[in-house]
Amino acid sequence: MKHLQVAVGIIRNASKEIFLAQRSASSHMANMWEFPGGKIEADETAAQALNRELLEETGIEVTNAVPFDTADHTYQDVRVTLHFFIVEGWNGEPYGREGQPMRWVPQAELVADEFPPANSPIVARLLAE
Ligand SMILES: Nc1nc2c([nH]c(=O)n2[C@@H]2O[C@H](COP(=O)(O)OP(=O)(O)OP(=O)(O)O)[C@@H](O)[C@H]2O)c(=O)[nH]1
Ligand SMILES: [Mg+2]
Repeated sequence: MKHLQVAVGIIRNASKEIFLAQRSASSHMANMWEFPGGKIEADETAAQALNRELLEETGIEVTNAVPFDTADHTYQDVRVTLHFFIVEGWNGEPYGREGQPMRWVPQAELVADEFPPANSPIVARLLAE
């Protein structure tokens, strides 16, 4: 089975709100809400992939990202290892640069069921903070 390494950004502002984007109708885990990010290329570190993906997907230049956790999950068709970062410094204002819907959600109001199943432990940890 294919095994993807994925860099994911939990973009958090000074009001403790987190930036979420909606996955497209045609993607894996279609229409679910996610933390922006994407596949780590062979020649990249997780942090490098994070910076590239957040620029591509949200338009921001990351200036401060701290590793938070990893999560391993096997879906029907693919295995993923997600490398989560807390992003609290950036230049610009994040938006859905690929046209995807986005919203800011208070950290305490995240709902695990809105995310792909791999995110459950991470959302639980954010809710417990
Ligand atoms: N970005 C992101 N991907 C996640 C999350 N949770 C989760 O299971 N994934 C899974 O991680 C995998 C890779 O993420 P992705 O689809 O964003 O990768 P990408 O941006 O490189 O996609 P692309 O192939 O369209 O360029 C997908 O199978 C996706 O379902 C999450 O919170 N954020
Ligand atoms: Mg992506």
